[in-house]
Formats: sequence, C-alpha cells, structure tokens
Amino acid sequence: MTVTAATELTERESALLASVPTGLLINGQWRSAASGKTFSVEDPSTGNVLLEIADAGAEDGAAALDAAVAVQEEWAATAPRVRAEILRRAFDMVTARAEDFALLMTLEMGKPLAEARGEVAYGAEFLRWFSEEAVRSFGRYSTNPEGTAQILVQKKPVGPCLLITPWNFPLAMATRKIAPAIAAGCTMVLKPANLTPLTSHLFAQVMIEAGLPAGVLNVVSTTTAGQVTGPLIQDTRLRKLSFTGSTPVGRRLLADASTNVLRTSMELGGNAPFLVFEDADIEAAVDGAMAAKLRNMGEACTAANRFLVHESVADEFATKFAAKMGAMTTGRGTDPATKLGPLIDGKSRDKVHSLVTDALADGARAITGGAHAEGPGYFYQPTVLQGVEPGSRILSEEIFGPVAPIVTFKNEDEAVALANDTEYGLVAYVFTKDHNRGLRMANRIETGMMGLNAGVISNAAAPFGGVKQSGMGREGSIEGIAEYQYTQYIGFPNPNNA
Ligand SMILES: NC(=O)c1ccc[n+]([C@@H]2O[C@H](COP(=O)([O-])OP(=O)(O)OC[C@H]3O[C@@H](n4cnc5c(N)ncnc54)[C@H](O)[C@@H]3O)[C@@H](O)[C@H]2O)c1
Ligand SMILES: O=CCCC(=O)O
Repeated sequence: MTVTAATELTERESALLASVPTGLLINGQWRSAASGKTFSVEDPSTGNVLLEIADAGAEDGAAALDAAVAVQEEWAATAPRVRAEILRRAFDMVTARAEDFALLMTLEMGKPLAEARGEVAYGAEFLRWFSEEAVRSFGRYSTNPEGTAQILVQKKPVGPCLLITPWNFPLAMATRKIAPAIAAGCTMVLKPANLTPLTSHLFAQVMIEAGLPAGVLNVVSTTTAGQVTGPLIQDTRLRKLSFTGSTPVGRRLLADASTNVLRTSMELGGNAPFLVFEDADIEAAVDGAMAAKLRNMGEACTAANRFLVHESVADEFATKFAAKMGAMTTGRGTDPATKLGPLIDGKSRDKVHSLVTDALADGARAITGGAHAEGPGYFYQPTVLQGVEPGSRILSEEIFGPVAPIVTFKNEDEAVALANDTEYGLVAYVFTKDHNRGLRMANRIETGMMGLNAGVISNAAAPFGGVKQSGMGREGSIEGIAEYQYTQYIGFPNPNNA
C-alpha cells in the first residue's frame, strides 16, 4: 500500500468551493444562522478546513418548517407533470455539472474521484427515475362485493417531511429522499450530515435553478442535530421523518417520532455477510469482495462486513483477496493514482483500528494491513484478517472501514446460521455457481437485499432497504414514492342503484 502526498487546494478546487452556498436555505433564500454561528467543513485527506458554513439552531429549524408548511398545500396541487419536469431538469443539470459534484464530494468526503463520479451518476438517477414516477401515481376505482357501493382510492402526499442524511454518500442519500418527496408533492426540511454538507448545498442550489418553488426544499446544516430536529419531530405540522444513518440514532428518532405517530422511513446500519461457497468462481468472488468491501473505503451500509467462506476454498480466497487488497494505492481522492481515500475522521479510524486490535487479541491473523497509514489524513491500511473467531466484536459491529474478517464454514446450514447471526438485515452477498443454491440462500437469509454473484447491487430502479434493525421502508424503485404518499379511500353509493 502507498499513500500519496496530500496537496494544497488547486485554483479549480478553490473556485468550486467559492461557488458553494454557505448559508441555510429557508424559503428559497440562503441566509445566515439566526445565532450568526458557523462551523468548519474539513478535507479528511489533510484535515484542512475547506469552508465555513452557517450552523443552524432551533430557531432556524423552526423557520425552515414554517416555510415548508406554508407552501405544502399549493405544492401538493401542482400538476404532476410540472413536478416531473423540475426533477428532469435537475437530472440534466446535475449530469452537466457532474465534474463539479464529483470534485466537491471528493474534497469533503475523501472518496476517489472515479467513485465520486459513480455516485453522481447514481445520485442523479434518482432524479430521473422519480421524474418518471411522478406522473405514474395511480389509484383505483371499484365496486364493493355486495354491489351497493363504489370504492375510490387515491394517493396523496403525506405532507411536510424532515429528511436526515448521513455523510458517506453526500449526493445519493439526499436525492434518494428529495426526488420521491418532490414527485409525490411533499415539501421538506433537509438536515444533511455536518461532516459533508457542501454537496447538499450545491445540489439545493441546482434544485432552485431547476425551478423548484421557494419553500419546497429547505436546508438546515448544523452541528447540533438533536436541538434542531428534536422540536421539528415534536411539531404536529410535520408529517414524515425519513432518516438514513446509524441504527442507534435511528432507534432514538423512532422513539421520538412515536409522540405524534409520525410516518417514518428508516435506512439504518448493516452487517453484510459475504458468502463464498465451495463451487464459487473464486476469481469472481475476489472481484466481488473487493467491490463489496472497498466501495467508499468500506464506509457504506452495504459494505461486506463478514466474509463467510467454505473451508475448502478459504485459503485460496484469502490469499488472492489479500494480494489485491494489499496492492491498493491509498491517497487523496483527487490524485488519479488513488484507489482508496481516507476515512472520514480520526474517531472513525480509531474505531476501525480498535476492532482490528480486538480481533487480533482474540487470535485472528492480519494477512495484509492491520494498521493506520503514516502521514496526514485519516488513512487506514486495507486489511484482511484470517482465523476470526465467531463471537468476535468485529463480526457484530459495523466496521465502516477497509477491513475484511474471514470466518470459515463447513456446510450450507452453518453458513446460513452465521449469516443470520446479527441484529442487522440490510444486504447479503452470495457467490456460487449453483443458481438454485443462490435462490435458496435468498429464501433462508434474513435480508432486505441480496447480491447473487455480484458485489454491488445499488440501483435507482431497485427497492433499497433492510429488515430487522437495518430499518424499515424502501428507497428507490416504485416503492420509493409510496414512502411519501398515503392512501385515501372515498366510498359512495353505487350510482347504478340510485
Ligand atoms: N441503510 C442505508 O441506506 C444507509 C445508507 C447510508 C448510511 N447508513 C448508515 O449510516 C451510518 C453512517 O452514517 P452517520 O455516521 O452519518 O450516521 P449517524 O446516525 O451518526 O448520523 C446520520 C445523520 O443523523 C444526524 N443525527 C445524529 N444524531 C442525531 C440526533 N440525535 N437527532 C437528529 N439527527 C441526528 C447526523 O447529523 C446525520 O445527519 C452507518 O451506520 C451506515 O450503515 C445507512
Ligand atoms: O451507505 C449506504 C448506501 C449505499 C448505497 O446506496 O449503495
């Protein structure tokens, strides 16, 4: 592994940062926080401050919700085609500015530019997908079984929403909520993660330029999330909370949301098992493992967290996987040679390292990596651990870093038991040449999503989400818009009998 040198900001990077709105977006205007406070956004490759942005307080949160509530009725009455065309324009604009979005994401989050470009394409796709869904929201009309009455069913927007997003996919996690909310006719307050708010700010500006009316989307970045969102969740005018983030925070927000019986969507943490059967194509499994483990430096809810490998192929898989992991070039994401960026901050890196040291203390062996990388920034060596004992802490907690613990199994039943031995159920990966076995695993593993001989399966057209403590609700696909709608039934006497 090599770490490339950290660099100062280039002229282009400085110019891009200078174009990012630094205020709070409330009722179509970027403004300072009522307190006048700001906070710093850092480059995780260097620890340098990139930009100071407004730090919202409770008063700003309230103003944002006031703005969303004020325009909800008018926005809900907007023709679906109008909403669709705003989304479609936004898709075109984000796509035209893909390089700006990618660079900004790389600067604030650290992912290599090539991956950031991938996220721009992925994130933009939610805008296109939901521009197409906005005009295809159908109800139904039927007669009751007795023939005495008619049943009319329509879909309506749930109303003002609070959207809370994490730092790891700064564009896609925002568009995956904002686009269906717009398509359904909801207004919203977005609270982006304070570690990576800049992409959301640039995106919100694009939404304004695409013609989104003032007040429909409001953005409150803050370092005091609970103080800003807590009162909103207790406000009876709020109708929906959509949260993407960790399970502990989601659990707490769910409890808070119970006061007003708020509609909730929860996209929470994962602990994905990656199963390699004895009949798998090992080269394909290693490639899949690289993608499932190292996408976003392992900082993805979908990241493979536990590698469960049949004992007869475990050594071959581990050796080939470790060789590829060890050959990764780590560095600042803007360097074209970089394949792996830094972790988001020192706290995250320390957590990753403590999981590794605990596993080593429990008897595991690091066959590559196992330590911090030297130099500035929060880099961690890509690491493969063999001989990890079932029950180790690293198998029960989200690693959120480039570390792959390998556990062996003897047969299918044992593989399923290991895979299901977690409170999470977001995604699982299965590598086998036996299609029936693959589908059997889908039946037996408790998971919202499964990659069959595939290490990355995220797609705007697919329903993304988990079971167990990975959350509830689905984002993307035809299910995604339903999270922002409620079903209304209107009953009346059958006119034939009048
Ligand atoms: N299932 C998914 O789709 C998905 C996608 C991305 C990330 N994640 C999960 O997110 C986690 C990583 O993201 P993170 O570190 O930003 O998670 P986090 O839970 O710490 O924070 C997520 C968001 O919640 C906010 N927040 C934190 N405490 C809050 C509070 N008390 N009240 C209101 N808001 C609060 C944060 O500021 C941030 O905006 C991982 O667990 C990952 O698996 C899940
Ligand atoms: O971090 C989790 C989200 C990843 C994805 O949408 O593919």
